Amino acid sequence: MRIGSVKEIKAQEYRVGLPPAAVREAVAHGHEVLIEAGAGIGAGFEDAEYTDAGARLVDDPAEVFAEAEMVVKVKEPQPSERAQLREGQVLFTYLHLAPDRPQTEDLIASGVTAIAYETVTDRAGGLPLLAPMSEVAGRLAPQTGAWTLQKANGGRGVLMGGVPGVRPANVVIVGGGVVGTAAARVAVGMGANVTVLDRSVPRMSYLDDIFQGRLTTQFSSAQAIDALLPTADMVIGAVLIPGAAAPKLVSRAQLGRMQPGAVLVDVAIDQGGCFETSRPTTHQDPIYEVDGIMHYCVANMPGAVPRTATQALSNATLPFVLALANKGWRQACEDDPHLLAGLNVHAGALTSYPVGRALEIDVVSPTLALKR
Ligand SMILES: NC(=O)C1=CN([C@@H]2O[C@H](COP(=O)(O)OP(=O)(O)OC[C@H]3O[C@@H](n4cnc5c(N)ncnc54)[C@H](O)[C@@H]3O)[C@@H](O)[C@H]2O)C=CC1
Ligand SMILES: CC(=O)C(=O)O
Ligand SMILES: [Mg+2]
Repeated sequence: MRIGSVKEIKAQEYRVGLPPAAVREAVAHGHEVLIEAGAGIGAGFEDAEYTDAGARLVDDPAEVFAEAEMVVKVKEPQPSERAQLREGQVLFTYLHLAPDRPQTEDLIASGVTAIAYETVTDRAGGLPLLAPMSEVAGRLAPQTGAWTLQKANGGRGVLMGGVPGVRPANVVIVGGGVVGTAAARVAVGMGANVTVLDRSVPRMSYLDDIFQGRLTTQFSSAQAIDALLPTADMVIGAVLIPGAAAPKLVSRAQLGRMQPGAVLVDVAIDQGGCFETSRPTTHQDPIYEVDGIMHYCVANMPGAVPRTATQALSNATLPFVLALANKGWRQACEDDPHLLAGLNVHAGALTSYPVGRALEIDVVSPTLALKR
């Protein structure tokens, strides 16, 4: 198969879909790989490393979109990229369609076969292609939140770990999955007083077990969140209902119950955000204030550490890239229901029920789509 990857054009996104190590493996499996020149520079991968790995470099991304049978990216295709997708082509990347009607409509209109990293599943009920970036974003969340808490950035001037005689920051993490656990690990390490809320009792048992009393778990109800807001210095939004728009767990009115300069870090912003006042921001301009509360809502947080993040992402995607290339998307999805769970759009139809519900668009079942 002819596989292609381009330089990401989303603001301040320096990750790349295929690092040289992945190119080498694809080439070893007999595939041809086209890479836009400079695609890996932001993550520290030189063009020469790509040619050494067997890639053909092209200057114009349009050549990649025109020639590749499968395009492997990181971020959802931007409007100019969507215009170049076509029927019979596979797009393998993060999509986050539920909060994004324009992208969903463009992908359907293009006829492309779009497989979303974030809805591919595994046998344990996890999301193996979201998890590596959730590990990264989760670890970043307390770090960027701590920076936002600094007075000069609009925060209330509280140090995460406090100092002897002065209490540490109160950090509330809503959602104790991969992001929430990674965020808890760093926030606990920084010395903060951490509470994690989840609706899954087994998940809270797991957290209770691994953190050995260094954090508090609490069942996530509207009442529990409301009670924690007045003393929270930082609230990290880390909930997920796979494929669906994030539930709104803190309303604008509730900001009035918080301390001025407290910080909301909405990691779930890529699924629409779990705070009513969240809107996507960029690494260039990451924070804003609403009613005295600072918001950090960068939708591609791992883009801040592209070298680590590219390698972590590719470690997880490579087996699927190879399966798709070796067998073709249809056979690969027929053989692996977990990969089929990633199919969001095919041949002019939406194939994801959570996205269909969020956007009120008719859905063709993924199993039926395999036959189209
Ligand atoms: N902004 C960014 O750059 C990035 C964002 N993300 C996003 O972070 C979010 C979380 O991802 P993961 O941790 O991998 O998901 P996950 O599935 O591992 O964890 C989500 C957790 O939320 C819990 N949950 C669901 N509803 C809840 C509620 N009402 N209250 C409390 N907990 C609730 C679930 O029980 C689960 O434990 C997703 O939206 C994901 O797309 C992930 C990586 C990067
Ligand atoms: C998960 C995701 O959207 C990201 O890593 O940017
Ligand atoms: Mg994202």
